[in-house]
Amino acid sequence: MTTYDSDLLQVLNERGYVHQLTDAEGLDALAVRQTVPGYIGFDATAPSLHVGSLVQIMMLRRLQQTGHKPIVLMGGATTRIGDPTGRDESRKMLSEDTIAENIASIRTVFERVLTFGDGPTDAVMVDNYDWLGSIGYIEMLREVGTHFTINRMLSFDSVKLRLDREQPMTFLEFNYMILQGYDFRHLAQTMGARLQMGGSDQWGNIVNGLELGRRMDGVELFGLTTPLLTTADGGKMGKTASGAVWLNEAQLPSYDFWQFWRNTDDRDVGKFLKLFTDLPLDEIARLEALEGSDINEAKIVLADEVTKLVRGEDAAVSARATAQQTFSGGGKGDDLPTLSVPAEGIRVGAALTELGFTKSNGEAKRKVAEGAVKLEDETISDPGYLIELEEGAELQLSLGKKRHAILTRG
Ligand SMILES: Nc1ncnc2c1ncn2[C@@H]1O[C@H](COP(=O)(O)OP(=O)(O)OP(=O)(O)O)[C@@H](O)[C@H]1O
Ligand SMILES: N[C@@H](Cc1ccc(O)cc1)C(=O)O
Repeated sequence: MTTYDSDLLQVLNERGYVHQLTDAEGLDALAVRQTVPGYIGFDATAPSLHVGSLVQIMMLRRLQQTGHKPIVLMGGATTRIGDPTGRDESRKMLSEDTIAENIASIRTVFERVLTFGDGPTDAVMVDNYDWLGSIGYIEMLREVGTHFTINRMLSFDSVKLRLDREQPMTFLEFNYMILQGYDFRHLAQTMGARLQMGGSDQWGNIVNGLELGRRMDGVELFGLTTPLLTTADGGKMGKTASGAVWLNEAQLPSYDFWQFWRNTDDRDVGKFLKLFTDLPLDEIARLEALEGSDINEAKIVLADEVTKLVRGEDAAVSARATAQQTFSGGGKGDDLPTLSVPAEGIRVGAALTELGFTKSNGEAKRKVAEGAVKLEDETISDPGYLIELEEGAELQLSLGKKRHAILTRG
């Protein structure tokens, strides 16, 4: 494995964050010489980021841990445009209020994972609406438009794939890469940013920014992308059968968050421990070498550590206790998701879908037909089964061995 002089690149490399890097030697030398301000941008398309973007958040943490300065950019302006990267269709327009609410809710996770403040290696958060929101069209075209050729813009995957598939791309979306490019140059000018990072899908957008910085100001900027994480079974990480694994509690209860990590595929345990926990590499090597049922110990450590970091110590302790009670003691834990059942009852399929265990009533029906649905340990075979509860009563509804909820009378 390549070795680096700077702690920054050494750590990022040995923990598995590096997919592409524009100039490894140059960045390595810079990180030895000075504190490197580096940024990652996040659009506020939902009230929470998901496990895929946690790779990026952890990379900002590594930047801080190795003595550099993390800049978190919230895409207050770019969310209004919508990044076409990797998407077949335009995004739906979000209102200004929704974007503001999403930003407020997303920032809570950063506050746990990074230390914010005014010191040289303290993290800062910026919103690109603060500079992009007020720039005039003519000014933008004259200042930046002259540095972009349509020929080159058409060659980026985000545009090319849509055109090749003959799917429409609006002029609005076509502008996205210019805005992200402008951000990098702006942060370089105003905050000394030298590095932009992101998932591998962001490569084109990042390269645009560093080329702009070079053309306009003659500065060398650096770009680094992470592998786009997939789970060992090939799916894009962050999306599971029943939706994204959200980082915020309001979108996913801590018990389900903990369970996601506890259910990690054996082949991913080492990789996830390196990316998502601060455990030293020799401890990770020990955990990852465990075999058979002992690997469960490593998965519990992973679940505890990530939940502690993202949701806090209390959430981790309580999720683990609930899991132990549910699986070992046979009792019902306090942290299971609950659903309140109206007096007239609820069909079992509707209950599964409302809990988010299944995506549709069709999927719920299939799960019932497969014998995967139980009410208080009794298998339910009728997809139209009406669950009714007496006042004050509780029932445990289970899908397979791992998903449980408590139904209460609403
Ligand atoms: N599975 C993943 N692995 C690694 N990085 C990811 C993954 N998913 C998203 N990212 C990265 O996280 C950052 C924020 O991405 P964003 O919040 O836009 O997520 P997204 O899943 O790509 O969004 P959307 O689903 O809305 O297109 C980007 O740098 C993106 O490349
Ligand atoms: N385009 C990035 C978000 C982003 C926005 C503005 C930036 O300057 C950088 C990154 C994404 O979709 O994930």
